[in-house]
Amino acid sequence: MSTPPDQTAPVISLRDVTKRFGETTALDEVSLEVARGEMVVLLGLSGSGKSTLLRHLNALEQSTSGDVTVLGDEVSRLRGRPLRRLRSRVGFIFQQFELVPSLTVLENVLTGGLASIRGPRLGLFGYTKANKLDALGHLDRVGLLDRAYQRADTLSGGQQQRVAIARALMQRPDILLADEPVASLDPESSEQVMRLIREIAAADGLTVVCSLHQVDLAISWADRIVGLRHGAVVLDTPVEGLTKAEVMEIYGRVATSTAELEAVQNELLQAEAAR
Ligand SMILES: Nc1ncnc2c1ncn2[C@@H]1O[C@H](COP(=O)(O)OP(=O)(O)OP(=O)(O)O)[C@@H](O)[C@H]1O
Repeated sequence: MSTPPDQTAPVISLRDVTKRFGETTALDEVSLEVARGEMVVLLGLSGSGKSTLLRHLNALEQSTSGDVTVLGDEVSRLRGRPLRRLRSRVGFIFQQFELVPSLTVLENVLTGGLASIRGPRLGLFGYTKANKLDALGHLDRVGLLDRAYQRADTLSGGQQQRVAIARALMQRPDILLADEPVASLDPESSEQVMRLIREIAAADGLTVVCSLHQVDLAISWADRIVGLRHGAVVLDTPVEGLTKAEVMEIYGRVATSTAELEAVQNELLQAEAAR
């Protein structure tokens, strides 16, 4: 009889992970554990290593040294079917949505379940009724059921990202990775997308790791913030109860210059004055 998985074990665990690309150290001795159902935001400026870290979690990158364990498997050892099985349990959404623009919204969502479908597909005809009902159900969850038969490229950026979330849900993932999911969106759509990720994660018990560069969004939606700077973890803190001074301290750690920190501080003051 196989042993049941330990529900209290971390879903994601990195131990002393370093990743080098030639002379560049993209990740520098990163150690991190993420618990089941937790929503962790990786915060850092461009080039701080956020994407590289996320890409290690579904084996799109292999570490130079250190171990990455996801859902009980050491990722670097996986090949073939076990690797595909891990990837099917890890949904990924991207800054640029990565939809097929000329396909309908429904077809885009259906492609999220391709790993579990056999045989050739020809447009909508290759999918079963059950697949289509499943996809329509996910579209309903993200509030886009009425757009199912529209071409994906006729939707706004925020709507396209919601389609990408529905597509990821087709995999019935345990983990959702989101790489700067709102970087191309206006503030209102950004809030909507972050709220949706948060609500779906809570309802489905998903573990989420999401990279962002905006501290305010991280504080609004994360359970925990992990700050990266030059590939190293410079901060790892729960969000609940953070004070304004602590928020500024977070900015201080992820910012790379005093000028940048001052610009952020001015923005905060202006936002407060406008309230
Ligand atoms: N395939 C690669 N080859 C060479 N260098 C890379 C590669 N991928 C990332 N890097 C470098 O590693 C560092 C971390 O990059 P990464 O994309 O992880 O940062 P990031 O925080 O996600 O930035 P951004 O928000 O701009 O995507 C950068 O210096 C980047 O140039």
